[in-house]
Amino acid sequence: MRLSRSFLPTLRETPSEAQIASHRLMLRAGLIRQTASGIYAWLPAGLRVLRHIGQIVREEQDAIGGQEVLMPTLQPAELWKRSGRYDAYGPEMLRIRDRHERDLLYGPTNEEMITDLFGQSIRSYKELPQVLYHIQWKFRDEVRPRFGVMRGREFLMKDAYSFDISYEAAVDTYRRMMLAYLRTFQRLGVRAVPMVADTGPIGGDLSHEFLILAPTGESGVFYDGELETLDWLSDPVDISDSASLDKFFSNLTSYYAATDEKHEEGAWSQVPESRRREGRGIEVGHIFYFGTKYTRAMDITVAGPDSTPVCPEMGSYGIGVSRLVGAIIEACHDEAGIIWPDSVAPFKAVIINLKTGDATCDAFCEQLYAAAPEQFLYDDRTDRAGAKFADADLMGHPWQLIVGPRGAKEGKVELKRRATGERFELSVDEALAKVL
Ligand SMILES: Nc1ncnc2c1ncn2[C@@H]1O[C@H](COS(=O)(=O)NC(=O)[C@@H](N)CS)[C@@H](O)[C@H]1O
Repeated sequence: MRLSRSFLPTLRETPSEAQIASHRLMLRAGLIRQTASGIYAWLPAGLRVLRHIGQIVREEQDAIGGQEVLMPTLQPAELWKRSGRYDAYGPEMLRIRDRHERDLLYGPTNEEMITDLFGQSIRSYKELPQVLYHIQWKFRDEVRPRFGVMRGREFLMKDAYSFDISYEAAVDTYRRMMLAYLRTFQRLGVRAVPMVADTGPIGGDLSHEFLILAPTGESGVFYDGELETLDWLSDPVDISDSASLDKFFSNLTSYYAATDEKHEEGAWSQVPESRRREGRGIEVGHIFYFGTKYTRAMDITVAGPDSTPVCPEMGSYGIGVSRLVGAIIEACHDEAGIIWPDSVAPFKAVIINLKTGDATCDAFCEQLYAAAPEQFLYDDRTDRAGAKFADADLMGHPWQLIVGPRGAKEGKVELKRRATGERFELSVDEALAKVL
């Protein structure tokens, strides 16, 4: 994308309404704009990040047998009346009446809808397990939206729902999802630590939440630092084998990790001093096992092995896709701006032309840009160098390809790594090999 013709409105000054770094930087780097309290428009660069996160989430859901669907944002109230949550859910639910006076709602979550869709079609235990997920906008009328997309009212969530024939099978599914989450967050370039959690309005008695360490996190966290060193992408778990899943889960839960609500000083004292981590965490994912809470309430059964009707065992598994954009920035920024992990950055590199209008510089930059125009942001503006450098550091692309008149004459480009500040003098081919 050419910056001179893009809709990427960076701001010099810090917007007064933003209280935390990620909110400030998302506004200043031109990623979002607020349209109403807790509701945001995603501008081109911000939407690219959202899509990159969504793609990684999809791949890891598919890797454990998830099937992607897309359910509507608007739901009929009677679904929630069948489960008994219509009144219980409270003022967070946005209730809507259509022209025919029918009661609808803007879905805050989709347990009822997916259970109803499942029940219409799946008849036998032989068709289980089913893991169905979508990435869809949710609405929760938060009484105090704040911190930008971190606590919005309309937000993007991946929510998955599982159906199994037995408790044991449902526990295996829960553990597969645990592994998928650990791999997802690792690929996103952050470390989200799983901690035993409360189940709240979703229900059930087995739940973990995933927290990214950040000073602005809403939860107090205590955990064994060893958890941040484990490489889940190379962990040789056989997800089709219960014993292998059990070994993975036992190993994971052998490390101490608890939010302040669940913290136990006794167990904490067993963690070697050097490995104790304390701080604040941002919840970016939350998974639940809640058995037959919804299938029983909505009378959804399948024919069991002996043909008698059985209520499938369920779980639901959420990831805050839009919240993650803010959470990643909270974990990855410095005083100059955002430092995007390579996997989610809007663009792989920004090409900085230090002398727009100079024929040699322009030609050299066009040659670089032509290599991957969809992966590069080309700063072809006539602004002075200092302003371009400041914007490049603010927007946070992993690489900066800096082209000046001298280098262009010698066929050399200066490559800067945003995260470390490291600089390299390279030929076009060497630079492209490093960046793409
Ligand atoms: N107001 C909000 N703004 C942004 N993200 C949110 C908000 N509320 C929840 N989330 C994100 O959505 C994730 C899942 O939300 S949840 O309530 O914990 N779980 C569910 O709704 C279950 N139905 C999971 S399928 C949370 O971990 C959080 O990352």
